[in-house]
Amino acid sequence: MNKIPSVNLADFLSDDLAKKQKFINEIGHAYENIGFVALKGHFLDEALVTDLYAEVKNFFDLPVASKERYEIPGIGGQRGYVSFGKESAKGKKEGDLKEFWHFGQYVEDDAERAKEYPDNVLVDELPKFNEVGEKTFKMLEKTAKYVLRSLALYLNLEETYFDHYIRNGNSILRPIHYPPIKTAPQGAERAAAHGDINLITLLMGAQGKGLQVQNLNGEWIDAMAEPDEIMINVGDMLARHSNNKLKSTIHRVVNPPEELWGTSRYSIPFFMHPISEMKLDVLEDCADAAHLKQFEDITAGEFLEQRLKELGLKK
Ligand SMILES: O=C(O)CCC(=O)C(=O)O
Ligand SMILES: [Fe+2]
Repeated sequence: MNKIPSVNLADFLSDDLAKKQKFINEIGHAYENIGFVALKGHFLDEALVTDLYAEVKNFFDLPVASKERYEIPGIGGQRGYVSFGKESAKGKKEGDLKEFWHFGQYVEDDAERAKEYPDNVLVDELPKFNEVGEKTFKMLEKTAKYVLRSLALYLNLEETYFDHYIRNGNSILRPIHYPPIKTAPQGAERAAAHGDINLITLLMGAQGKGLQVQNLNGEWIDAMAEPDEIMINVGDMLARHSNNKLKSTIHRVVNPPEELWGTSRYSIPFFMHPISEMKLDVLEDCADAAHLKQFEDITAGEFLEQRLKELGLKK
């Protein structure tokens, strides 16, 4: 496969069962083959997206000293600001050429769960920043819920199998700024090749060139979305759970050609995580004599801890 398939969530939400099944087949096949789809029919409206980009740009335009006030020690970068060059891909020493922000879960009706997560960080200089972030978080979470329902059906599970695990889950929304490049990077990339940690990722901002995805033949292909599409890919947690039936595809953001070094890239992934107790053990239906169990049993919480250490965000 050398193109990212496009699917429409409206098909899954339709009363027409044939359309619903068509969506399930399309996304399931795409995730077995390339691990990515471009999705239309999500719950983000244009006005919200415009507001979000404006707020995100305003934030990254703040002086470095102001942004650093929002970098909170001891929480592995899980909320607030993470400064330029701090995160590196697993197995790579050079930091990625990016700075980012994390909005985390807005826990409802569960005081114990709320205590488990670090607080969201409020930006004093920008009165709308947090409100717009929260709204976007909720719309992407809702979109992700239906995508996971379609995947549950594809995997022969109850349609609502994931609902309980993602409600108040440890998801994060990460606006990223890749600043203009001033001198030739020595081995560093905007985002070095990596697989995502979580269940699925919903990515806003893949309209410009930059994002590349490695197909099953090991070739890098450009992944570009239409204006009304978001990219959605499988992360390592779902790959483990499905015994690699659904693929967590390696992807990267390449540095632009020198004539475009002066331009920033903004992208906004939403990493859908479950609650920490979810067992990622290989599903019964996904292992048999022809598909031996490829992964050790582990919980989502344990897996996340392990990976944050490998990314240099946690000691
Ligand atoms: O910036 C992008 O387009 C992709 C970012 C990404 O893959 C990530 O943050 O995991
Ligand atoms: Fe990624």
